[in-house]
Amino acid sequence: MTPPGDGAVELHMLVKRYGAAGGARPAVDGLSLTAARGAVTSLLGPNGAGKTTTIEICEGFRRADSGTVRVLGLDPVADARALRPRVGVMPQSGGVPGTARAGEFLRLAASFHATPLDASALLERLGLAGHARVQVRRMSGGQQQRLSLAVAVVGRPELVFLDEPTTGLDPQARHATWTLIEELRAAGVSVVLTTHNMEEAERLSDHVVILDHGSVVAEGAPEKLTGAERQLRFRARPGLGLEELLSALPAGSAAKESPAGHYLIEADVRPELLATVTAWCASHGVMTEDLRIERRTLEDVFLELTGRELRS
Ligand SMILES: Nc1ncnc2c1ncn2[C@@H]1O[C@H](COP(=O)(O)OP(=O)(O)OP(=O)(O)O)[C@@H](O)[C@H]1O
Repeated sequence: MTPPGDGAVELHMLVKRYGAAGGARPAVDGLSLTAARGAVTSLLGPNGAGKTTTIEICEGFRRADSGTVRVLGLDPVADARALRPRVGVMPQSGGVPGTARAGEFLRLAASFHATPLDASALLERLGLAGHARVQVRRMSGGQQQRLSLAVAVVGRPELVFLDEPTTGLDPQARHATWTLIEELRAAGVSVVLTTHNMEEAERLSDHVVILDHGSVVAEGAPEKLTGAERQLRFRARPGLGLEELLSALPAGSAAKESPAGHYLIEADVRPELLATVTAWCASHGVMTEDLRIERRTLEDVFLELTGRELRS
C-alpha cells in the first residue's frame, strides 16, 4: 500500500459540477483515490461516470469545485510548469493540430524534453512509420489516436494519463498499445488510464477503480475484485428444476436460468461439483451444451454492485 503523500496521483473528496451550483448531479461526486507510483491504475466505468472529468482535473485542464488533487506531490494547476516535463497526456481526442505533419509534430514534442525517445522508432512501433509526412487531418481516427499516444510518451515522462487509449482501435493497434503500456510499466512509469474495456482493465492494471455516477463503487487489484470464485455455465432445454439440482449441491451454491435455457451455477467449482451437475442432468435425460467454467469478470462485479451492466 502506498504511504499517504507518496502516490503518483492522490485525490481526496473531489467534487466537480458542470453548470449552476445546485443544478445537475455532480460529474465527480466526492471521489477519493490513490494511483501508486510505477503502477498501472485504470478508471473503469460506463459513459458519463466521470472518468474524463477526473483525469482532466489531474492534468490541470479543469479545476475541481472542492477537494484536493496531488500529482507527483504537486498541484496540477499551481505547479503546472514544474509538472509539464514530468507528465505525459493523451486526451480522448484532439490532442494534435490537424494541419501538423505526424513526424514533424512528434519531433517537435520530443524537442521539449531533455532525453526523449527516438521519434521515428516510436512511429514505427505504433504502426505509423508510413504516415510520418502525412497531415494529421488526413489520418484516420485510430492513427491520430496512436500519434497522440506517441506524443504523450516521447518525453519519457514519470507519469502518463491516457484517456481511453484504445477505444475504436482495431485489434492489432490495440495490442500494440497494450504492449507499449506494459513496457512503460516495466520501465517504472506510473500510468493512469480510463477505459470501458474490461479485458483491457484486467490485463493491464495493477489497480482498478470502478466509477459510477462520479464516485468509487469498488477498487482493488483485478484478481481481488473478481475474487477466486468461479462459475459454471451451460445451455440445456428451458425449465429445468433448479431447486432440485441445488439440493444436490453444497450449501451456499446458487443457480439461475436467465435467459430461458441458459443456466448459471455460482459455487465452489471443484471436480465433484462438475460431476454432480452432469450426473443430475444425465439422470433427468438432459443434454447440456456449451458447458464451461468461468471466472467472474469485472462486468459481473459491476452488475452485482450497481444492478446495471457496465456496457450500458
Ligand atoms: N463540458 C461539459 N459540460 C457539461 N457537462 C459535462 C461536460 N463534460 C462532461 N459533462 C457531464 O459530466 C458527466 C461526466 O462526464 P465524463 O465525460 O467525465 O464521463 P466519462 O466517464 O469520461 O464518460 P465517457 O466514458 O462517455 O467518456 C456526464 O454526465 C457528462 O454529460
